[in-house]
Amino acid sequence: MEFLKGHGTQNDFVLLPDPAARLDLTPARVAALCDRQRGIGADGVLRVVRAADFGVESAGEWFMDYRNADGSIAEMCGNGVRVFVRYLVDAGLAAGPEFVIGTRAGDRPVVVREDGTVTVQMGPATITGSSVTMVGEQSFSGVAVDVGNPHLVSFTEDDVAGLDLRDQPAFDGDFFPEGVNLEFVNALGEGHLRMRVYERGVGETRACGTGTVAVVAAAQHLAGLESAESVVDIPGGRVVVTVAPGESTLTGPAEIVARGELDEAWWAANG
Ligand SMILES: N[C@@H](CCC[C@H](N)C(=O)O)C(=O)O
Repeated sequence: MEFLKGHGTQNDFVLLPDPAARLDLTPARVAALCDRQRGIGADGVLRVVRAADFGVESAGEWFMDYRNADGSIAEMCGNGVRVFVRYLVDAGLAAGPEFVIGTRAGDRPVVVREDGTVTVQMGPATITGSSVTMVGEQSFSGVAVDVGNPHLVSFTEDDVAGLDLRDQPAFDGDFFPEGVNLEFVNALGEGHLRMRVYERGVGETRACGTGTVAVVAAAQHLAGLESAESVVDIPGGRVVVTVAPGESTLTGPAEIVARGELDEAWWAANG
């Protein structure tokens, strides 16, 4: 069984090419694959399936079946889409530079750029209210944003590098019954943000693409602007985000770093 390993701004993924959607991808197998000691190690799994064979409607041929490292399913992964696109293009499975990827959050048109970066049309980033989160004893107010998946964006004057994000920050489970991705942000200047994230179903990661869109949408909302463009620095690198009424884009790098064969006995034992 073929696998690949890739990352987008160091948000890393195991890719499983499974065009006919035949794999029995259980939560236990996803968690084992993502485990950094007993598996390959990753923040999530990207199963590459044909939309028609997976039984979903899409204008595109390929559907990204995304799973978090704990085995849970999430609607969307912005960094994952870029890595998914890089795989399809390198494997000759998509004729670039423009095509569409199906996701649980809907179709996502993409453009592969000459410098190797990928731009994803991320759909609407919708402000859904406000809530709070607690990192240890410290409370943060935040703007709730839906980018297909849920986010709470908290701006702070304190350097986010100083936050201890080893444990799950507390959040309002009534407001976010399906859980939430938590972003902590410093405004560095006009159109320049710095972010750390604690991802639902994963923990702290070095980047979250939907999270970067959420923080630019929250900044735009707080500034009372119609649209916004911003560079967002995350521990794993830098992306560029635009947000406008009903639409947003995410541009950043994507890399495939390895490929190999999963051991059949290991796969069977981890079912
Ligand atoms: N890393 C992703 C987001 C993955 C899903 C998220 N953990 C969730 O559960 O919603 C990204 O790059 O957007």
